[in-house]
Amino acid sequence: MTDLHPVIARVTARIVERSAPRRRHYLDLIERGREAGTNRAQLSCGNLAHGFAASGEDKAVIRTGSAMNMGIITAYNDMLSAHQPYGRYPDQIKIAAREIGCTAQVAGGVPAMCDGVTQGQAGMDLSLFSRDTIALSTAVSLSHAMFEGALMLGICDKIVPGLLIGALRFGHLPTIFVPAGPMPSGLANKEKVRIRQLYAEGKVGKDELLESESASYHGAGTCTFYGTANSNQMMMEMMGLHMPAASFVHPGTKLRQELTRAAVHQLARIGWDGDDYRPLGHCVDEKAIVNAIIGLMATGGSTNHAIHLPAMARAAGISIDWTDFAEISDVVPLLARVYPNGSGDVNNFHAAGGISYVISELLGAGLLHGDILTVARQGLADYGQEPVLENDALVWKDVPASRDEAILRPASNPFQADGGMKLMEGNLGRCVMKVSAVDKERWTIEAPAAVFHDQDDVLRAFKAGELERDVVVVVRFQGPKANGMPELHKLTPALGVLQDRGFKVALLTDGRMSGASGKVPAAIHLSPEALGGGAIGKLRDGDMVRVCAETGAVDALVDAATWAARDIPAAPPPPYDTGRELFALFRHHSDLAEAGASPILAAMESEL
Ligand SMILES: O=C(O)[C@H](O)[C@@H](O)[C@H](O)[C@H](O)COP(=O)(O)O
Ligand code: SF4
Repeated sequence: MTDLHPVIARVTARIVERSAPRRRHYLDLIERGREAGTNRAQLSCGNLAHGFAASGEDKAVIRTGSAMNMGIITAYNDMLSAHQPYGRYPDQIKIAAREIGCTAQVAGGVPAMCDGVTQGQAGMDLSLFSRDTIALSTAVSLSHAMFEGALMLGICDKIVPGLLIGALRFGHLPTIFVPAGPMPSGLANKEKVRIRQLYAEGKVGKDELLESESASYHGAGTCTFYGTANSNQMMMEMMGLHMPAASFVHPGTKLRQELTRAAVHQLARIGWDGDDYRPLGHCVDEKAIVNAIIGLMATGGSTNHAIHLPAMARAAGISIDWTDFAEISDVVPLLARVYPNGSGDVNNFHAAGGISYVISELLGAGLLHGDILTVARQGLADYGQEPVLENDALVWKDVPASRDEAILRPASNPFQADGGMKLMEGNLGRCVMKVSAVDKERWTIEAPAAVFHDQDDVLRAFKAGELERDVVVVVRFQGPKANGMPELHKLTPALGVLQDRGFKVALLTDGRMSGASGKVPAAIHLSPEALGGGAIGKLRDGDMVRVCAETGAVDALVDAATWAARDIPAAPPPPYDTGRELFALFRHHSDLAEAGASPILAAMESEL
């Protein structure tokens, strides 16, 4: 085993030092939580009776408080394909709990937005803030103090971050995340994108497009591109919060069922009254957070985690920033090419050796903290094994080599020497660009700006032929304070058409893109945002803009006197429909994307 890479060690030490006061404050909270034993012993008879009144065959055990009562937080709904399998989980979990003399109750449900359904729609403006809404819902559920352990049922983009933020505020509880797995592969992603671009050019109709989309998204389970949802799963593995390599086993299989059962049995083993207490807040420490960043870089994960990871870290008293991401990206090689960073999907990735192989390779190369407190093993080394059924029994096996080097490579022969998440800074502010899905000759774009306040206006200009040139498409007033920071992934087909026609094209925005976005260079999460005075607000049509992932520059090439004299136009009116008006509170209190764009954490910290 190689010694830990000095940059990983240095960045980790810097995070520990930066976080020390808040982390101490957080660890004290956990100690108080454990001592106060916010479990049933503290409840009055009335509280307790209300808590088990409807618990049927579990009533007697819950009443005595003699064994762990597990709180299930479920993000089940049957509209979101990734969460549809969760419908049967509470019953499965209760059966598994009874097998070991424990009990389980659904402590609460949380909303789960599908960004694929809301992409390009008004609902997307609620997407980022649904994360904090989920965190609040998780806290409400666990606040009943009926539970000595928690199981989190959630997979998609904002759901895992929201569940973790909420659960960390009850970090004295042992907690395991329980995935449900991806849908089987459908239409290849590249073919899906080809049909989309033909539709954007008016060359195919809606019927053909819908046929293509529904051949891609065709069943129960997570979508098979490597976007934010599947990046969530990777991060849970890197932080040791799943049963090892539980992420990408298909729903409805015997192996999936046994992994869920194993998680329930393991949770009972790590309770506070045993000799192997593993509270969530001790598992999620600075090393685990750094492991999540490393996993993001090694697999080409979603840019959304440049926002969610800072928020998840803050919930555990840990402070990270984009400089930490950039320095880790510079030394962590890209070991996986999964769409949009390659042609294979997450099923191909798992079949090639998946996250187990990535963890083994990173540990072997000294690029991962192996000594973290996981929920299921002694450290992270055993997370390099994959689960299989042998004579119907669940066992874990080593993954000695990649089974497909077109998708998964060893650290000795990576796809790229670095992780491809670039930090960009200049007179326009600070932003990120994921280049693992962008051809190298497109990493530097210098072209006249075309400035928009709405993504639909971009598409109207495209359809009117007004963008047939080298162009930096600027979409502003898309930050958290302006309209909730939506993903602008609907622009990808049109910008892809312009790029395929030979134009130099880049996107520059204070908004977000999807984890499924790729191909077109996009400088995103630009901070400070336009609303409130960010420099992106000063740009005018025709200004030369330079976006360069090689040097990390993001600049308006406008003479200083002209630039200084520029004012920022009035923002569009705040959104007022689709419930967006209810989130004004969140828009008013959100902080920077780099800090996690979290109104609830910003407000919480203002009281410390
Ligand atoms: O960050 C993500 O991974 C996205 O939010 C993803 O969940 C989103 O739903 C995309 O819109 C799906 O991709 P398509 O829109 O290309 O189908
Ligand atoms: S991965 Fe994205 S598109 Fe697919 S179900 Fe989850 S949120 Fe929806």
